[in-house]
Amino acid sequence: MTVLVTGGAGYIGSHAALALLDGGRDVVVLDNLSQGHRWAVPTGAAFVEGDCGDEDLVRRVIAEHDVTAIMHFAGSIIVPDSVIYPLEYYRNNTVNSRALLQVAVDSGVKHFIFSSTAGVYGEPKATPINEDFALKPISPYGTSKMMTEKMLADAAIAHDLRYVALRYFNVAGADPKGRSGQTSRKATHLIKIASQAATGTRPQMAIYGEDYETPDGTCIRDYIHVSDLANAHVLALEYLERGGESDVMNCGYGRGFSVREVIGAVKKVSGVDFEVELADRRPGDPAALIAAADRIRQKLGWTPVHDDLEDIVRHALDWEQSLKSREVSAA
Ligand SMILES: NC(=O)c1ccc[n+]([C@@H]2O[C@H](COP(=O)([O-])OP(=O)(O)OC[C@H]3O[C@@H](n4cnc5c(N)ncnc54)[C@H](O)[C@@H]3O)[C@@H](O)[C@H]2O)c1
Ligand SMILES: O=c1ccn([C@@H]2O[C@H](COP(=O)(O)OP(=O)(O)O[C@H]3O[C@H](CO)[C@H](O)[C@H](O)[C@H]3O)[C@@H](O)[C@H]2O)c(=O)[nH]1
Repeated sequence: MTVLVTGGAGYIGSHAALALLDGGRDVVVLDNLSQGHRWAVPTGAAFVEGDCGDEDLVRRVIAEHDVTAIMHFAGSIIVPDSVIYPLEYYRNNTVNSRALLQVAVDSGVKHFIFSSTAGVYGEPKATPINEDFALKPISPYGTSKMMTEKMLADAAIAHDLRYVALRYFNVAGADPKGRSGQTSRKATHLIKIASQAATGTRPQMAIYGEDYETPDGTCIRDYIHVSDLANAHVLALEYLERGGESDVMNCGYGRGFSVREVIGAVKKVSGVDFEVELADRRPGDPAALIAAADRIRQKLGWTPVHDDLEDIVRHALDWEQSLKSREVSAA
C-alpha cells in the first residue's frame, strides 16, 4: 500500500510526500531530477531516479513497492517556455502522462491524482472561476494539462481507475516546519521573486503592468499555501479510497490579492524596502484569476489552515533564507 509520487523531488510533490509521510503512509518518489533535487525528497520516502514516461521502469517500481495509488506531479511548468518549446511540453506533460496512465491501468492501480492548473481555463469570462467553465487554454502548457485531464476522463470510463484532477491556482509558501520549499532554478512566481528581492538574492524586481482593470491596476491572483495544497492531495486520495467518483476540483481559497498587495506583504513581513520597477505587461496574463473553491471543501472536507497572505509570505521568506545558508554551506 504505497503511494507513487512522481515529481516528488520538486516543489509541490515534496510537500505532498511530506503530508503523506506525516499521515503514516509509505511513499516512493520517482523523479528524473531535471528540476528537482535529491535532497528535497523527504526522509522516509523511497527514491527512484528516472522518467515517469519510462514504462518499464514505472512497471517495476509499481510491482516492487506494491503501489496502490499515484500522485502525478512530474512535468514541465513554465508557461512562456511552453510557447517557445511546445512539442517538448506536449512530450513531457501529455505523452509521459499517457505512458504513466497506461502502466497504472496495466498494473491495476485504481487511484490517480493529477496536478492540473487554472491555466486550463485560459482567459475566463468571469471570476470566480468554477469547474464547469469552458476549458480554453491559451498556452501549450495549459493545453498539455487539459489533454491529460481528457485522457484521464476517458481512461476512467474504460478501465477500473478513478481519479481526481486538482486545478491549482497560484501556489506559494513553504513547509511551516522548514523541511521543503520552492527551489526551482528558474523562478518566475511572484512570491518567490519578491522573497528573493527581500533576502538579497536578486537586486530588485518588476511589476508586470499597472494598467489592468483592477482596483490598483495590477493583476489579482488566488494564492494558496503549498501545505494546504499538499493536504488536499491526501484528502483526495482518502476520497477515492472510500469510493468517491472521479472529479476535477479547483484548489484555491476563493479570494485574491493584487501584485501590489503581495509586494506590500513581503516588504512588511521581511522589513526590507527592496526596489520595485514598473515594467510592461507580461503577455498572456489575465487581469484576475480567483477560484470558486466550494467543490473541494464540500467533496473532500478540505479546511485550509494557512489562508493568510502574511503566513504564506513568512514561510516563503524563511525558506529563501534557509536556501542562502544551504548555498553557503555547500560552497
Ligand atoms: N507551481 C505552480 O504554481 C503550479 C501551478 C499549477 C500546476 N502545477 C503543476 O504541479 C506540478 C508540480 O509543479 P512544481 O511547482 O512542484 O514544479 P517543480 O519543477 O518544482 O517539480 C516538478 C518535478 O518533476 C520532475 N520531473 C519533470 N519531468 C519529469 C519526468 N518526465 N519524469 C520524472 N520527473 C520529472 C522535476 O525534476 C521536478 O522535480 C507540475 O505538474 C505543474 O504543472 C504547478
Ligand atoms: O516578477 C514578477 C512575477 C510575477 N508578476 C505578476 O504576478 C502575477 C502572478 O504571476 P506568477 O508568475 O506568480 O503566476 P501566474 O498567475 O502567471 O501563473 C501561475 O498560476 C497559474 C494559475 O493561476 C498557473 O497555475 C501557472 O502554472 C502558474 O505558474 C502575474 O500578474 C504576473 O504578471 C510580476 O508582476 N512580477
